[in-house]
Amino acid sequence: MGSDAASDRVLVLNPVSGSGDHVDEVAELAAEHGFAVRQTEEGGDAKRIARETAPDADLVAAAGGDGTLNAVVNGIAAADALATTGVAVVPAGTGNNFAANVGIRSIEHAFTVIEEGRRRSIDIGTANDRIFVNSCVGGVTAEASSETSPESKESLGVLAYVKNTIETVGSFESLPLRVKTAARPNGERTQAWEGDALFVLIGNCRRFTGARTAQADVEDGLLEVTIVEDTAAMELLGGAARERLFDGDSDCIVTRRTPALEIESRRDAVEYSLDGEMLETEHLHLETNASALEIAVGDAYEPDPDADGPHWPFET
Ligand SMILES: Nc1ncnc2c1ncn2[C@@H]1O[C@H](COP(=O)(O)OP(=O)(O)OP(=O)(O)O)[C@@H](O)[C@H]1O
Repeated sequence: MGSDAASDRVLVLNPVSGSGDHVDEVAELAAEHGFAVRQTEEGGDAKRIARETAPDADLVAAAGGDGTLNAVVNGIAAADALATTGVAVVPAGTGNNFAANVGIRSIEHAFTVIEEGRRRSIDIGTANDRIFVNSCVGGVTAEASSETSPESKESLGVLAYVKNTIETVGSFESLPLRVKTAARPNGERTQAWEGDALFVLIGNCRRFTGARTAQADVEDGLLEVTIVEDTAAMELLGGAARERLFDGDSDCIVTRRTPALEIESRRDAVEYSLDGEMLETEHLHLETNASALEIAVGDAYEPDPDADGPHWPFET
């Protein structure tokens, strides 16, 4: 499979994402819609293929989960082609959080969206020298992530990792962090937070608390930051209290909206998950790159998910 000739439309196909039974359907639909299909053979391939093909392609589609999309966007950025190459997402992963957040329901629906859907320019996040599209999560260990069952991942997405970690709280270490959020143009000043965190959750397209929707505003040039303080450990153990926590109705939650932030560990390196791909570092600089990615979106996608109500975070 695959072609070496330059093509306007390229589809990067991860054959092992999700349950791994999507290959034939994706390859068939991709060919029908004029895509040159390039299948990955090992980790790292998706980024490399995107980097090599992006300069000559109008559109690069990522068929896989959030990790595949992350790799494709990082590859296009490495080719310095984000301004000229659009992206499409074909959901064939376990969680498909990003696809759901931009209104794409299924593999077949993704191709309808490619042909007929709106194109939006959305923000991307950068974490040190890497890009994330959906979220950056610290405090959820790689082990917790790999132990999370596909069923749990499907219904809860990233929160499944959080839940899983909470349920194995005995082996869990809190993170002594210093977090500094940047000033905003509207006059909000730089804010600092220092303490022990259970989790630090940064959403670009994804939100974690106080949510009527799991989709964050991804065109506002801001990241949504949620810090779950360690004092929440006891609260997290009770089911009802846990629900309150993720409704944002808890004293142990710090929420901020910011274009940039610094997270510094006061002890060892911290493991962060960028759209499910791991990064270990003591110091993380995060910022948004506003309107940097052109993407095909489904009808259910809301440019401003808070348009009909109060804006996140909802606390006073
Ligand atoms: N051909 C391949 N063989 C083995 N691993 C691969 C291959 N292609 C990609 N990978 C690995 O797959 C991972 C990405 O998987 P991805 O996140 O897209 O799917 P998922 O984990 O099933 O879904 P989700 O992230 O939505 O839960 C990357 O870590 C990458 O290294």
